[in-house]
Amino acid sequence: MAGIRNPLTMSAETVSKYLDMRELIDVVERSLGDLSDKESSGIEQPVRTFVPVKKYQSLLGVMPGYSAKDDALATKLVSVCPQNAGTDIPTHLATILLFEPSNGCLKAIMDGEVITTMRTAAASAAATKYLARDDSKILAIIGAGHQARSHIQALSLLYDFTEVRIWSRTKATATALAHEFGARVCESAEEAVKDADIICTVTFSATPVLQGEWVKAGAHVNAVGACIASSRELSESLTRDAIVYVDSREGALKESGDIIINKAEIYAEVGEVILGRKEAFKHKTTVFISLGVAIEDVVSAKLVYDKYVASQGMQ
Ligand SMILES: NC(=O)C1=CN([C@@H]2O[C@H](COP(=O)(O)OP(=O)(O)OC[C@H]3O[C@@H](n4cnc5c(N)ncnc54)[C@H](O)[C@@H]3O)[C@@H](O)[C@H]2O)C=CC1
Ligand SMILES: O=C(O)C1=NCCCC1
Repeated sequence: MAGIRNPLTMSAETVSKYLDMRELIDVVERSLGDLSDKESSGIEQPVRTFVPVKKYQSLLGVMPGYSAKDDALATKLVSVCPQNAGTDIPTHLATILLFEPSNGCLKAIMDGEVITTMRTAAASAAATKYLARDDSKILAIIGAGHQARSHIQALSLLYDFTEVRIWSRTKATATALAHEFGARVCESAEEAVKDADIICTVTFSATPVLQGEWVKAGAHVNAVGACIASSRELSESLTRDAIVYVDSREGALKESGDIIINKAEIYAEVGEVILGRKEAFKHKTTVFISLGVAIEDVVSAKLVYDKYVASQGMQ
C-alpha cells in the first residue's frame, strides 16, 4: 500500500494542483457541519496548542484531528511569525502530516501553507453563503496579505460583486492586490466598509480595525485575523449589536479576543446553521469569527492525497 513506510512528500506546487476552491468550499462546509455534530460524525478535535516564542513574538501551533466519516487522521504544524512580513518568508508556514488511521503509519508530509490559505477562505465563503444576503454586491477587505487574496477569490465565486474595496495599513500592498482583481484601494477602513454588504477582516492587528458604527445594518462580517485571546479585530459595539457565529465554540471561548475581551455572546457555531439547527439571520448584521479548526485541514489534506493517488493510479 502506498506510503506505509515511505510517506509521500507533497510540495506546495503539487498540493495546489489538486485543490479547487469551489470543491474546497463544499468540503469545508461539510466539515464544519460535522464538527457541530461530533456524536454522529465521530470527529475528534481537541482545541489546538499554541507554543508562544516570546523572543521572536511568534507562535508554533499544533492542530490534530480525526474525521471518522472520512477516516482521515492528520495534524498540522503551523508557525506564525508576523516579523516575516515584508521578507521572502511568509508569515505563516505550515506542514500537514497525514496518517493511515488503521495502523498509524505516516502516509504523506504535505505543504500546509496553500491548504491554510485556501481552506480558511473556503470556511468564510461557506459561512457567508448562509449568513449574508444573497444579493450582496459590495465586498470590503481589511488587510492585503495571503488571506485577503484567497478571500476575494473564494467570495467572488459565490457573488457577482459590482465593487471590491481594499484597505490596508500599507498602501503599496493594498494597491498591488487591488490591481490583481480590479479592486478599489481606500484611504481608510471606514471608507472601505461604508455600505459594504460583506466585510472581511484579515489582519494581524491586536486591536479593533472595524468599528460597529461603520457597518451597514444587515451586512455580514468574516473576522479571520484575531486568533489569540489577547487580539481582536472588532469593536465591542459590533460584537454586541450583531449576531455572532463561530467555527468552534470551545475554541472561541479559549482563543478569541473578539469574544473574550469584548464579552461577546456566541449565538451559534456556523456548523449548527449548516445542519439547520440554528437560524441564519441573513437580513440582520451577522459576524462569523473564524479561528481556524484542525478538521478543515484534515479533510483538505485527505482530498488532496486521494486525488493525487488516483491521478497516479496508485492504491
Ligand atoms: N482564521 C483562520 O483560520 C486563519 C487566520 N489567519 C490569520 O489571518 C491573518 C492574516 O493572515 P495572512 O493573510 O496569511 O497574513 P499576511 O502576513 O499575508 O497579511 C497580513 C496583513 O495584515 C496587515 N497587518 C499586519 N499588522 C497589522 C496591524 N497591526 N494592523 C492592521 N493591519 C495589519 C498586513 O499589512 C497585511 O496586509 C493573521 O492574523 C493570521 O494569523 C491565518 C490563517 C488561518
Ligand atoms: O487555523 C489556522 O491554521 C491558523 N489559525 C490562526 C493563526 C494560525 C493559523
